[in-house]
Amino acid sequence: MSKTDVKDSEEAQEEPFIVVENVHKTYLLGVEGVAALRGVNVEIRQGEFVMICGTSGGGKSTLLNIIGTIDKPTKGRITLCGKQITPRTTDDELATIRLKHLGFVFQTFNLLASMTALENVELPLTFRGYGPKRRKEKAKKLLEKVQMGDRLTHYPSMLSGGEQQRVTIARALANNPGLLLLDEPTGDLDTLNTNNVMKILVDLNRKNGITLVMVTHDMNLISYATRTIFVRDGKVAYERTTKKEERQKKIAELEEAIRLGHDGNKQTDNLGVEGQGEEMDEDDERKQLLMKKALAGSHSVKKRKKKQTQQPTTIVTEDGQQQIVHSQSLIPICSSVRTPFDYDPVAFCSGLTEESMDCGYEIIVEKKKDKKTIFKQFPLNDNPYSNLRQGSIQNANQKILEREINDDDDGEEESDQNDQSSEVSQNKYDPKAEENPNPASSAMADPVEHQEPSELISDDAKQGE
Ligand SMILES: Nc1ncnc2c1ncn2[C@@H]1O[C@H](COP(=O)(O)OP(=O)(O)OP(=O)(O)O)[C@@H](O)[C@H]1O
Repeated sequence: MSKTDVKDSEEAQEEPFIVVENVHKTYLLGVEGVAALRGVNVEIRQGEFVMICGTSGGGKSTLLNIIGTIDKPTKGRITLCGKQITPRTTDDELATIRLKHLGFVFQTFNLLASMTALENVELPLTFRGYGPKRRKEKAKKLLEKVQMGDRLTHYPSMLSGGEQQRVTIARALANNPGLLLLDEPTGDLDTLNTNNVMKILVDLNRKNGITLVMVTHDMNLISYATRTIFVRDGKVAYERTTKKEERQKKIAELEEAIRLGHDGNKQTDNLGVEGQGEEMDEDDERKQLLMKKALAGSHSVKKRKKKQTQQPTTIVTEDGQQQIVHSQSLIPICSSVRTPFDYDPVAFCSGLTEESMDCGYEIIVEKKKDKKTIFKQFPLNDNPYSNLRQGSIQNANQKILEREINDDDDGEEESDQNDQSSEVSQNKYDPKAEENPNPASSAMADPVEHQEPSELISDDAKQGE
């Protein structure tokens, strides 16, 4: 079941490609059983784009995981690429099927934090025995396919949610899968990013003939699918086939929305983030997107808005030169960088400025007591913050955010943070302690959960003082 020559999913093959027959799944919780699926029958043909919708807890993800052989049915049968999967199919056999034929995309991007976008996409190719040169070339092409060709050396923490999801899609395509399984791939994305991701998915389905099965809660998306399966209480409640004209219209609207978005005609959103007016280049657009995301995702909207109105800041570079930086251009980006200081409005922020993006540097900015701002720049590939475990960073951010919310008095806040900044400089960064190739598991079991953000700062940051 490798990628086929099907040109349009509306011409999906008649032969069922995935057959789910009377599948039951019961999870054992202690002595009790939780019936997640209770006799599901589904057939999916090659070249279809099927969405799975339904009530929360209805069994959507369980069904997707069983189709993807991540989970085994308690009872019933799956046929996938002509091979029957039963409760007796061995893990090795399942792993081989997954490696050869399936691609997965989840709501949480599951990219490895210590690897660049390119390296993340190269990873499955390594498992398939590609040599370094071929691997890089292919990974680059895949990233270009998802419009991420200009972010090859970015670490996940430097990418917006939509960009991370596009890297995940590129990675999922590395094995030339015939079937892409997606669990809420747009669940964490705003409208613009959702549009971009949906356009990529629709193209993969229509132009490359990849079969897609996608779980979503978003009923706005179902017209992109050729068919939607509604799951309730562990059973298929009903199915809906999208009319060809409806789908074409929806895709045409999507393409138009993306075109308008890229032209910069939709510049004001309901969060009050104003656009630049007429023409925006790609970087402006990216910053605005990040700003919108930062405001949407933060409890401290008021403070962020206040910061947004700040005047340009004079910063002093390490060689003593003065530079003017529009703090506006730093703030949205620092929230995407996810350093331990993301939410700290005064003491530290970190980000990519317009200039730093051009020259490939990430900049750590520190505001001092006397309001002078000093910054230190790290090459994108050699930023000690990139090696911080994602779990630690998130926890650190959370702590700062909580402190910020609890701290209503700006004056007190500033002095607190100034105290903190001097405390910070006494701590050392220990890359070994922080290195962890599996950010997903680190986020779950984080041994430094109670560590203060200041403990995560490198010695390098001190040099800016
Ligand atoms: N590993 C597990 N152990 C025990 N129960 C589970 C497990 N995974 C899922 N369940 C239960 O099975 C049922 C179906 O879960 P599932 O995640 O498939 O639902 P869903 O439709 O995807 O829900 P949601 O839309 O909220 O993500 C739920 O009652 C859930 O609590």
